Amino acid sequence: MAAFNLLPLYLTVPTSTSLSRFTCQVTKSPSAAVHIGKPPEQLPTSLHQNPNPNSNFPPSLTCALQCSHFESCSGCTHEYNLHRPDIVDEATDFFEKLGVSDFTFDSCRLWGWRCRAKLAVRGSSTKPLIGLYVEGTHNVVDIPDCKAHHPSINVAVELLKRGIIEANIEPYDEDRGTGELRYVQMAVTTYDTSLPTSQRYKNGKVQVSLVWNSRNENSPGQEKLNALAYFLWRNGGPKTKTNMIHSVWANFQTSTNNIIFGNRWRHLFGENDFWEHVGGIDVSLAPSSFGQANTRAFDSLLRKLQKYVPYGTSVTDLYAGAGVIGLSLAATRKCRSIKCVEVNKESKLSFEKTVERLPSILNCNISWHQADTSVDPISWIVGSDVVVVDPPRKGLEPSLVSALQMSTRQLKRTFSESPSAKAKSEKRPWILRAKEASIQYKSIPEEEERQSLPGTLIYVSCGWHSFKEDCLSLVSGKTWHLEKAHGFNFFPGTESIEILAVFKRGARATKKAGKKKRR
Ligand SMILES: C[S@@+](CC[C@H](N)C(=O)[O-])C[C@H]1O[C@@H](n2cnc3c(N)ncnc32)[C@H](O)[C@@H]1O
Repeated sequence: MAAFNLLPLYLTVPTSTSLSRFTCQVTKSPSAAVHIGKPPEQLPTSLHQNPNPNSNFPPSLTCALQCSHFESCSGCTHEYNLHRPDIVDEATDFFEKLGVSDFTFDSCRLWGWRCRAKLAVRGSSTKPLIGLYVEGTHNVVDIPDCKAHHPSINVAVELLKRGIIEANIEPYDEDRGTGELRYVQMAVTTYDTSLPTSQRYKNGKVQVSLVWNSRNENSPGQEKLNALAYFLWRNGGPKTKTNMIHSVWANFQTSTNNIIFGNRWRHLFGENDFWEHVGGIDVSLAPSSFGQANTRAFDSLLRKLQKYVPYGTSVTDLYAGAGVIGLSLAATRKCRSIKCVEVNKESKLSFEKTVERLPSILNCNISWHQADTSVDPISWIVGSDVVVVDPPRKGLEPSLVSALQMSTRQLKRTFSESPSAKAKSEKRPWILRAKEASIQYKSIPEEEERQSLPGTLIYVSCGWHSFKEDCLSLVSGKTWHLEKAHGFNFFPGTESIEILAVFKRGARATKKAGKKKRR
C-alpha cells in the first residue's frame, strides 16, 4: 500500500493525447528529492497550475496529487506540480532582492508525507465522517483516501470508523454541543528499530488520541470511550496482523470554542512514550506537545540548519516546543549551552525524556523554560551566540523583533544594573514563574553571564507572509543582513512552504575587488 513512498513511481500520460511521456521518480535519498523526466519550466504553460479545461492538452500527471477528495476537502489547494509550488518563484525573487541569489528548494516527499493529522469527527454513529472542514464551513468531508496522509493514518481512520459503528459512539454535534467523539489526532512514528531502516517509514505506527466530549475520565459514558479504545487496540494493536496502532490516548474537552484539545489527557493502551528520530537524535513527543507534521522534510531542514551553527556555541531556541531543534544542536554541534523557551507547559515532559536519551558525554548546559517569548524577550537572547526562532504561522511578536534589533550600546543602557545584582533583586513575576517551571542540566561550570548579543539569527518559518514582514523589519534596521535562505516542501498540495533563513549581525561584507595579478 505504501510502496509508492519508496519505490520509483512512473506516471505515464496516455499516448492518445500525443503528449510525450513524463516520468516522476521519488527516490530513496534522505530528502526524497524528486527527479522529473522533463523540467517543469519546459512544459507548456497550460500544464501548470489551473490548467485550461478547453486546452487540447490535459494537465500533466507529473507530480500530480491525483486525490479523489481534491476540491471537496480544504486540505490541499493545488493539484499539479506538487514538487514546486508557485510560491517558490516569489520566494526566489524576494531573496534575490535581499542579496541572496542561491535560494534552494528541497522538494521532499510528495505523497504520504503527513505523519500528524487532527481530524474532526461528525455525522452519525452509523455513518461517521472523519476528515476536514469544507472551506469556509464547519461541514466535515470524509477523506478516507487522502493522498497527503501517511498510509497508516488512512488505515487507522478506517478502523476508527468501524469502532464508532460497533461501539455505537455518537459523533459530536457542534450546534447542540452533544455527542461523544469530537476530534481525533493521529500521529505516526516511523522509528521502529526492530525493522530494517528501509522498511521503517512505510510501517509507521499510529498514536491515536480521541478527543472526548466530557470533563474527565469519571464523567458518565466512559464505558463507551473504553470500549472504543479497546476496539482499536484489539483490532490494530501488536497482536493483529496489521499491527499499526502504537497507542491510544483520551483527551477531555467540553468547551464550545474551536480549541481542539482540553487540558486533561489519559493514556489508555499501548506504549506510553512515542519516539521519533530526527536531526540525529531520538525525540520523545507526547500527544499534547507540538510535533511537525512532515517528519522527513523536518529531518532535512534540521540537517541543513545544523551546518549554520558553529561548534561550541551557546544557543537560544525560542518557540522551542519539546526542544527538538535545540537538542539536536546540542548533540550534533557540541554546543556549550542550549536554552529552550516555550509557552506550552505540556512540552516539558517530552523535553526531559529526549534529554535522557542524549549521549551522556555532551559538555553542554541544557535548559527548558516555560515562558512567553514576547515578554521581556531580551532576557532570553542576551549572552547567546546563536538565536533560533520557529514561531507559529503568525510570525514573531513585535516585542521580539525590537529586542532582536537592539544594538550593543542599547543593551548596555538596558543592562546598566549588573546581572548578578539583577538576579538577586529579580521581582518580575513572569521571570520568576519561568524560573520555577524550568529544567536545568548542567554538565560544565556555568560561565559568568555575558552581556553580548547573538551574531547569528536562524529563522524557521511556516508562514511565508509573516516571514516576509519580519525579514524586512529585521534587515531594515541594519542590525542584520540576510546571509542564506532555503525552502522545504513541508506541505505538498498547498501553497505553503517552510523557510530556513540565516541572518548575520551587521552589514553584509562587500566583496573586495580582486587584486590585479602582477605581470
Ligand atoms: C511552529 S511550533 C515550533 C516548535 C518546535 N520548534 C518544533 O519544531 O518542534 C511553534 C511553537 O511555539 C510555541 N509558542 C507560540 N507562541 C509562543 C510564545 N509567545 N512564546 C513561546 N512559545 C510560543 C507553540 O506552543 C509551539 O510549540
